[in-house]
Amino acid sequence: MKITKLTTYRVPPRWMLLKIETDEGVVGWGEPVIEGRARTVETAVQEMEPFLIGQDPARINDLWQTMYRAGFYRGGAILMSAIAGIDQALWDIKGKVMGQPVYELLGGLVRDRMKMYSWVGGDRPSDIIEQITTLKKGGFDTFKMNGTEELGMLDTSAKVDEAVRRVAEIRAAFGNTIEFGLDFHGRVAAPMAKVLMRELEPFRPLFIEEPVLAEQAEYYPRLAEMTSIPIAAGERMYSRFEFKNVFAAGGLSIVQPDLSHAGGITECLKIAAMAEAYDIALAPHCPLGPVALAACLQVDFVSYNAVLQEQSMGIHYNRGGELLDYVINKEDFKITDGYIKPLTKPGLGVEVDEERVIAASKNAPDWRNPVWRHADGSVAEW
Ligand SMILES: O=C(O)C(=O)C[C@@H](O)[C@H](O)CO
Ligand SMILES: [Mg+2]
Repeated sequence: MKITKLTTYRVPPRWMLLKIETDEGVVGWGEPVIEGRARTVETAVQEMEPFLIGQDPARINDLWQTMYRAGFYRGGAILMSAIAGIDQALWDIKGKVMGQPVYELLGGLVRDRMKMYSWVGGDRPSDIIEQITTLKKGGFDTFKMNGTEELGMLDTSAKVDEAVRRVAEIRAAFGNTIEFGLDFHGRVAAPMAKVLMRELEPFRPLFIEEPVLAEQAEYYPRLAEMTSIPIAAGERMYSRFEFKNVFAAGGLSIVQPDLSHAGGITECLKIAAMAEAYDIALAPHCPLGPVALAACLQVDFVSYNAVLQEQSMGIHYNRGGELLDYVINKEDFKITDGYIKPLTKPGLGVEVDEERVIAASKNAPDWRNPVWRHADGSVAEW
């Protein structure tokens, strides 16, 4: 079998889907994208196409290593996202050729269902109690929200109290009938991370995500020394070569690689296995589309340390497109009592509605995250 064509489709709300065709008619789908840089990743995929055309899609490991190593420069958000989407599509092809879901090709199920969580609250966390109440009726009991709005490197007690009040209200409303992670989203600098984490400790958030920016990962062990709240991170790290230093330094309790940013299934499987060796839980990051989520689930169902899976249904980014808009087998993505069952169809387990994708790609927006500013006019971490 040979790869004959790669086609990228940028689609609302902010995703990009990749179709890889072969000379035997088997087609694989991937989701190579960096939110806000879809066109850049699209170009990176197109630059890899001349190498891939004519290759045997079954040789995923060789294609992965060659895409990673043969260009001399390697790693980073753009190249690893391009490789990620191509890798996902190659595993989709392999599964379809073998007539098996990817998890069967990776040694079979390690669990019968996977725990999911849902975002609440939006960019500027609000209406959280109402949103949790609604989603709780739908069976979710685990949530994630932004921990703060923009925050200065040094900020006021009022800002700290505002963040703590929001969390106190959640616990007052729901007690321990729900769990919630707080995403600091890189908005919090190290000086304020210590203050916030100390004040939030009594409310026992399930985890605090990106307590500081990924480039400040040396703070994870120091923060972990001062708090019992599990520290989670990973969406802005792109290969096992980045994660190895973080794992070895300690402090990380939950690793959150993004299957569409960190090299795809081939790489995230390795990251998951490395994390397990350090007793670190796996909770893949996935605020993206259905192909990315399907790839996450294929890794979750073969990874013992997988504990939680993010999904983007109802997320505040999905304006103009929702998770299942481009999926034919919507019923397979049903979440019951906060859990999802394995995707059992061959390949990634998602049947892409190609007509819908092509139609939607005709007017795909160039999504960009907002640029926030502090009161003094300096740019704020979003
Ligand atoms: O889902 C998360 O954990 C996020 O932090 C969302 C962020 O990754 C946005 O997708 C960036 O555009
Ligand atoms: Mg996050």
